[in-house]
Amino acid sequence: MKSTEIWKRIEIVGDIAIIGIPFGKSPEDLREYAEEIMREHKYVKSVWGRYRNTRGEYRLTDYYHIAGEKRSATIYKEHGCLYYLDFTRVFFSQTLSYEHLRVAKQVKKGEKVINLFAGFGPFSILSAKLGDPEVVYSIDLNPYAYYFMLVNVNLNRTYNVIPMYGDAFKRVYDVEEVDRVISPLPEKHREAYEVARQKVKKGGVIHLFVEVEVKKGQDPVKEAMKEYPKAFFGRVVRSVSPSRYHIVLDIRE
Ligand SMILES: C[S@@+](CC[C@H](N)C(=O)[O-])C[C@H]1O[C@@H](n2cnc3c(N)ncnc32)[C@H](O)[C@@H]1O
Repeated sequence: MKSTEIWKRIEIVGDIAIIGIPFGKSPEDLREYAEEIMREHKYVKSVWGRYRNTRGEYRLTDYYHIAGEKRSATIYKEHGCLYYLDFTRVFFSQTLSYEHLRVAKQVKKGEKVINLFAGFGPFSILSAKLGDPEVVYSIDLNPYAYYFMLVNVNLNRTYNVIPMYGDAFKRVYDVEEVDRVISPLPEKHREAYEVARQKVKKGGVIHLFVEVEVKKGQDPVKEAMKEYPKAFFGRVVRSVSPSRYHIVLDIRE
């Protein structure tokens, strides 16, 4: 494998480098590159290989430690916010960075917001910073996500974000009606939409992440919009396989 192909697969997260493990390679094949990264970039203290999977309810990815300190917790910077996180214990994807900003920019002063699947807090905390909402109820089922969210609320001084631990499909009934619901769990979009529409005020907005299966030649955004006719915007977030996509829809109720 050419070294340029490896360099394209490297992500820097705080002081840690993560290399996407190429298909058919083992993480040990990447050791030479990992050591080269550490030699050339002195601020990189640890190098990990990332498998392509996302598993379980917490949507975790498997990683393999290749070189440097055996540490997977770090401080990650995104759109001017700081996030303490351990990528082996919480869902983490830089692919969502664009969506964090796109959604946060729509949040208005004084709004009430629910984030059903908040993770370590990137949608909620950036929304609180940019939009000055009254409150962002932020739920997650993974105790580590809840823990990192608490830390991140403090790190960013966004005390209008309220971390809530538990199953969003139950905890959502503990909070009031809101102006906006953020629902970033594409695999459960139908169930999530059902609870979101019960909690959003008339005229409010739901940012619904959807998984769609398409046939050759079909437009995944159009297919997703067919199922949710109240959607006024849609875009592809990522392709999961040649026929399966994650789409985000903005829906006005
Ligand atoms: C795709 S991740 C999104 C995380 C975060 N919003 C981000 O942008 O990084 C989905 C999150 O939903 C959480 N989750 C899955 N099922 C849940 C449920 N029933 N109730 C609450 N959280 C849940 C997972 O633990 C995970 O953190």
